[in-house]
Amino acid sequence: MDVALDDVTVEIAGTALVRRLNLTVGAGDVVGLVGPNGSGKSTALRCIYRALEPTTGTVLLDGSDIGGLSLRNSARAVAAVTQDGSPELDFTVTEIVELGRYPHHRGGAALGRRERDVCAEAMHRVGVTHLADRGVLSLSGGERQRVLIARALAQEPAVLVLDEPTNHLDVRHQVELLSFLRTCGLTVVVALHDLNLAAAACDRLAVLRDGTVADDGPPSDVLTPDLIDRTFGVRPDIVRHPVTGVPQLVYHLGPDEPTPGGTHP
Ligand SMILES: Nc1ncnc2c1ncn2[C@@H]1O[C@H](COP(=O)(O)OP(=O)(O)OP(=O)(O)O)[C@@H](O)[C@H]1O
Repeated sequence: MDVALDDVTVEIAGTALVRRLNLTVGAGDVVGLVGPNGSGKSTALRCIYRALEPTTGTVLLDGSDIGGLSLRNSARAVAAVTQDGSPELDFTVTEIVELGRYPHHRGGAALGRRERDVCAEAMHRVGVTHLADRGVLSLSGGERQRVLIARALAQEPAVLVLDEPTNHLDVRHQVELLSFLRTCGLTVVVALHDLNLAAAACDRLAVLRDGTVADDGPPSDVLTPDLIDRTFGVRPDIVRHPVTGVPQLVYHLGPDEPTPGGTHP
């Protein structure tokens, strides 16, 4: 299923949070939103998972206006892992993941065998099976984040929207999550601050500045020292990943930077 934001503007109290934003994500593609704090990444994602309605412009799923779908039907197509999705009640991990089945389920009937299998598979994919009976409030930040990803997968969406999903994850789980996003076959739109992870994981990067897409293309076209400087006000060196060839950024920390031998000058 493909997703498009067509000339989307979101205004709140007379201020445009995103303006005239255009983005297309082909079926099965992984597209990263990158950009400075406050550039509109979360706002754009909220329009896709319908936490916000564009003031003008349209979000399209396979060419149809998402606003024409019932919320239940759009939740069958689009799942989100958000920055503010942490549960406040101490449900068990299994109960939280089973909430992902809600858009597919009528009434309060118990989940059937297939539904429970979908949830078990989702927990397995993000490595939280061993936490199944734990109260979610007792989990670490990274464990909780993986539970929320499992809940999104249990939704069996065609489109997965993730807002900074690597927050709280240790490096192994960051790598596992981004490898999974590359191979899951879903249409993925993901906001990421780590440009090296974004370059490794995404087919394309859309660079947001001041609420609109300023650049859009494959990581090797987009991640240039000039663009990083223009966008973030820092000028890294760009090296190539020795195996994949994707660009990787090396930052300079200034006069106190450690020397190669590991001691400060
Ligand atoms: N409900 C709101 N009311 C007013 N302003 C808002 C609201 N939500 C977001 N903003 C503002 O809109 C701008 C874009 O915010 P948004 O969260 O989309 O940026 P972001 O690129 O995701 O930032 P970050 O990288 O810090 O997560 C920011 O200046 C933010 O302060």
